Amino acid sequence: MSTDLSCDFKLVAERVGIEYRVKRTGVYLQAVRDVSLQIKPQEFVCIVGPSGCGKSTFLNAVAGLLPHNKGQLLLDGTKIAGPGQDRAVVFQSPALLPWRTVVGNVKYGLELRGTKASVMEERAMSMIKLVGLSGHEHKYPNELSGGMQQRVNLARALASDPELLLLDEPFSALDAQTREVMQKELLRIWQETKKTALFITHQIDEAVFLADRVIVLSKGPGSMVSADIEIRLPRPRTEATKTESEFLSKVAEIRDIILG
Ligand SMILES: Nc1ncnc2c1ncn2[C@@H]1O[C@H](COP(=O)(O)OP(=O)(O)OP(=O)(O)O)[C@@H](O)[C@H]1O
Repeated sequence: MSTDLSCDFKLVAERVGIEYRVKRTGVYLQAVRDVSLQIKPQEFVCIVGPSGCGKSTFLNAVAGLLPHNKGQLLLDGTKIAGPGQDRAVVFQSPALLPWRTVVGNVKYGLELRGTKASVMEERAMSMIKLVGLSGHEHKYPNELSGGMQQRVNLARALASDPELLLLDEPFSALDAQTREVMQKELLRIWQETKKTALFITHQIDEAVFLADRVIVLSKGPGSMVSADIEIRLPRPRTEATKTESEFLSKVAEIRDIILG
C-alpha cells in the first residue's frame, strides 16, 4: 500500500510505538513510545541515546523483525510489515557461516533467492573488492581478523543491493584502532554505493563523525525523539574532521542532551 506521505523520503516513522510482552511476568512494556523521523534517500542517519532507550528495538522494527503496535513505518511509501529484500541489517556480531569461505558467505543470501550462478559470482566478487577484501575470497571466517569479518558482513549485506542499510553497533566489538579504520571504510563504501544508512551507536563521537544527521532518543522505556541534529561537516571526513569546532561542539551538544 502506498501513501503520499513519504514521497521525498526513503524512510518515514510516524509516531511509532513498539512494545514487548515480558515473558516472565506477562506484562507489556512500551519500549519505544512515540518516535517520528524521516530519512532522505542517500542520507546517513545515526541514532544515539541512553542505554535501554530502544535504539535496537527501533532498528529491528524497521528491519521488520519486530512488529510496531502504534504509528506507522514506511519505506519508499510502503508500509513495513515484515522483513524484506529492500533492507539489509549489519549486526555487532558478523555471524558468518564458519564452513563457508568469504565468497561463500557473501553469496549466501543471493543463493537463497535463487540468483543465477554467474550473476551471483560477479556480484559477490565486486562486493568483496568494494569492502577491501580482494585476495581473501577463499579464506574461512576463522582465518580472518574481527575487522575483516565485519567487512564480510558488510559485503554480504550490500550484495543484495538493499534500499536501506541498517547497522546496529557494527563496530562495537572491535578494538579502538580497527573501529576507526572501519568507520572511514564505511563512509567510503557509503559514498561509492549511495545507500541510505541508519546506524545505531552508543558512541556520540562515532555518530557525529559518520552522520548527516544525529537523532537522539530520550531515556527509555517509552522513548521519544529528543533531538534531531544536522551535522554540517564536509565530506570526505578524515582524522582532521575530529579536531574541527563543528565536530567538537556537536559532540558536546549531544552529550548535554543525553546527560540531561
Ligand atoms: N525481548 C525483550 N523483552 C522484553 N523487554 C525487552 C526485550 N528487548 C529489549 N527490551 C527492553 O526494551 C527497552 C529497549 O531495549 P533496546 O535493547 O532496544 O535498547 P538500546 O537503546 O538498544 O540499549 P543499549 O544501548 O543498551 O544496547 C529496554 O527497556 C529493554 O529492557
